[in-house]
Amino acid sequence: MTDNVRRLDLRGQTLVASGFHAPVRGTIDWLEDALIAIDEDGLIVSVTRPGEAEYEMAKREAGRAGRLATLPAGTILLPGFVDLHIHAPQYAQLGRGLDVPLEVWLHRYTFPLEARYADTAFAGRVYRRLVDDLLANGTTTALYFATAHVEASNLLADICLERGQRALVGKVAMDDPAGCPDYYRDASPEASVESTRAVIGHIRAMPGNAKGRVLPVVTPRFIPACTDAALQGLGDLARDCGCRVQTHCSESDWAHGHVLARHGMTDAASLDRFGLLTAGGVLAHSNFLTADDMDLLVARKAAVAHCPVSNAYFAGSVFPLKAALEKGVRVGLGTDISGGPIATMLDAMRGAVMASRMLESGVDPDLPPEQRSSRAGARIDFRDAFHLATAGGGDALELPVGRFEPGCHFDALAIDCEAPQGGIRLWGTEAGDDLLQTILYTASRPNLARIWVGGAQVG
Ligand SMILES: O=c1[nH]c(=O)c2nc[nH]c2[nH]1
Repeated sequence: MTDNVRRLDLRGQTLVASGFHAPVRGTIDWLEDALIAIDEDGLIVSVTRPGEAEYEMAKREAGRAGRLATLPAGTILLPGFVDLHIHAPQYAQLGRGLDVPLEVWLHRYTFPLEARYADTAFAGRVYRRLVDDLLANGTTTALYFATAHVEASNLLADICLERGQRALVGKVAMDDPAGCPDYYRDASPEASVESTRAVIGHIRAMPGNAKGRVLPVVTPRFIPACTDAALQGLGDLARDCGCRVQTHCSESDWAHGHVLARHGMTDAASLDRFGLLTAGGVLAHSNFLTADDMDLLVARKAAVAHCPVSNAYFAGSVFPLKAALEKGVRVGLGTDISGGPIATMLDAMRGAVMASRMLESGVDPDLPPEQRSSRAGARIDFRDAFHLATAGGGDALELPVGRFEPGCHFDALAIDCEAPQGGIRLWGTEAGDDLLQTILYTASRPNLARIWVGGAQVG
């Protein structure tokens, strides 16, 4: 089959589809035979349900104009997934080196690997594979850490645009000789700022990127890798360029303790001093946030990328997700490739539910149940996880994605519930939330039949 036959371009079309979205955390909205009108730019114009006055007329008119598309029976539409934390270069070590603490892992495995991206041929090979795999796994919006290299960071942005992924790409800033090896760091605080500025300029000037499908992000790696001068310069740059910021925050006892010892305050408080806590910005992990830190994030409209799978290896704790949500902190989910040895948001969702259940119950079987945990009510369920992986991620980034609503980009997945090689098995009784639950817990890559970003099929 040729690409033209196989691909279903929905720009300028009206789609008849049934599916789920979770615009509000905790509740699932089932769309049955809804008409989703999509404009030539891939934005949703209207969502009309059977029974609404204009439904039949709109369907007839779209049909008459040859602009009506229908998904095959057994197909369920979901919003595309938003992955809020990916280290693109670390795809080349996915599934390895997870048996040592964060500070050892960085120096033994991760910095030597990332240094290899001075070689743009190597970078291109890994990045093409990664972006294609993530799209095939349903990640329509990706927030990437690249490496400290300008050329390879530019290349990652080029590849995202070429492949059609909605992406935010940051050149990693890391200049502190006390925290970074000689062979892999920016030469000075000024070099951190200027190289970041160069990548911002490249991304904003990329031909074909006028509508900002790919966006730049100011990316100080984390406080232990940056001098105060670089942190200040990057905060100023983010303000001057109107860029989002991403970094790591209070991930492990070691990382959290480093900042307490060096700055006499938490990561969140310290990042804020440098102008690095901003609306649309994302702090990865944030396991050790205090109640005051959470209030600060709410005030600054900065979000957390909760990475439950990675946290099991490197954080030594479970992020208090429910407490953060109840305080009003914006939260989305991340795979944290390769701290998390997974490249699918399905596993991030499953991990988020599982981690929250363990936080609630506690884990030490030597303790009686009533003493095993101090976190009653910490659990989330699949409804919350689905929201966080879609609309929650969009809200964190302040991007109109993750929902089937007018004004949102049509970034979506068609789930083929009958794919023989896929994990989903239905028995004819599943409906409503139960059907969604089955999909989220059992879907695998063969079930992801089509992927659209901005109405164009990209996978
Ligand atoms: O999970 C992580 N992955 C990284 O690459 C990293 N760098 C700093 N802190 C980090 N945490």
